[in-house]
Amino acid sequence: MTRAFLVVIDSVGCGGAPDAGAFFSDGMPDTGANTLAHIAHACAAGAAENGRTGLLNLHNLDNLGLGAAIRLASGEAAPGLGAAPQGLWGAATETSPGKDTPSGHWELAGVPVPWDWHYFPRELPAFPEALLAETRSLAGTDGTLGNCHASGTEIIAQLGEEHLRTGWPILYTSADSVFQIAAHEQAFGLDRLLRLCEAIAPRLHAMRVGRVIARPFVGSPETGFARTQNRHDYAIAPPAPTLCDWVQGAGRRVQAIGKIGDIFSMRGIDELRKGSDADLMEHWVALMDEAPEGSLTFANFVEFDSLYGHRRDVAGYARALEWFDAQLPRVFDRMRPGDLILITADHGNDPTWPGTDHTRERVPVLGAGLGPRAVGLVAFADVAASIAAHLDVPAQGPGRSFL
Ligand SMILES: O=P(O)(O)O[C@H]1O[C@H](CO)[C@@H](O)[C@H]1O
Ligand SMILES: [Mn+2]
Ligand SMILES: [Mn+2]
Repeated sequence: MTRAFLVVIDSVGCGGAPDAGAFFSDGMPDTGANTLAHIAHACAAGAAENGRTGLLNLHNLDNLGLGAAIRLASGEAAPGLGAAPQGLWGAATETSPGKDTPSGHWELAGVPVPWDWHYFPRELPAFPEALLAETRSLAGTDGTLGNCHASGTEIIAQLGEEHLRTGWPILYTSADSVFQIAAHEQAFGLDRLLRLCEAIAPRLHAMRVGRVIARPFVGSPETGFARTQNRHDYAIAPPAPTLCDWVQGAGRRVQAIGKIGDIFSMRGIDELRKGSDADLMEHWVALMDEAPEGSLTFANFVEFDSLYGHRRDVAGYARALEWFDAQLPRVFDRMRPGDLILITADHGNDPTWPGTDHTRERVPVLGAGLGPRAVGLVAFADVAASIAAHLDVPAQGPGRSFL
């Protein structure tokens, strides 16, 4: 028997998307965006020295083939990376018409998005009056705040005080197909916020808006405001059975770590383990020992994206990558014969790029357990087909195994 571990490091793109020019961040086309290469260049230039220093040190990922994957995807060299690959290595191209988390994950799980998402315009208000009215009615408030495109941390800094004074929820969106509601955990109430998001979600899903995201925060004007771990995404369900369903349908077990439960609306998932990325690493290490034969473990590490990419924090992003890389030996040491680990990403979020949005990019595909193997440029859906082939489970959809 074999086991598979599919690990998405959220937003860790490697440039080179052929359709990058059709996607925009802050009104600028994503052409040339390259999360990994630009972080590596900033590190080499001494421009990412906060809490770390020097060249980007991703020794373990690079030994699998990270530097080679960046060069394959984008033609760019990444300073400090480029060792001779010892693992499975390649890069994947997305076809779904969205550079968001559900699009990326569903396609990695074998199901490209078959529809055009609805995006809210960059005008004020960004949301139609009927949607605002229904939100007011469900929230029991006379108004809503924000109603615009925004960064989630900036908008609570700007409007947190007014939110405490009025009791009105803060609504915002981004270049993604999202409707986000921020509210204070005590003053507004965490349960009330979650119920509001859950109640309004079907209306947004009917409009082909991918997610309603509850964004609870705490704090005061004196101390400042901070978001908590109680974020919850109410996502449209995947349009067809995904890798998780294929594996579960074959009588195997599927363990999810982190946001995977939300992204797949828990479909095809037997067990979910959550927490901060540090917690998620402990779950992954534990599952290297606990995952049964024949099972799939599917993880998402979100903090690269949420704490550093959207915040355009280059040093923070480099620190997070170096932390993740340094943890990998704990995982590798627990591998058994027949195990396959694939590490990939769902989109880019170049912290050197304008704005605060995701960037359209190819993603690295790195594997441990099968020895050196160059798989070249593949499709996102090929990741699902390959995991299915490794587990000897029937696959569906357009993906082709690269194993
Ligand atoms: O700025 P914050 O609130 O982190 O929002 C980001 O998180 C959303 C979901 O990933 C993205 O669409 C982007 O808007
Ligand atoms: Mn993502
Ligand atoms: Mn994001």
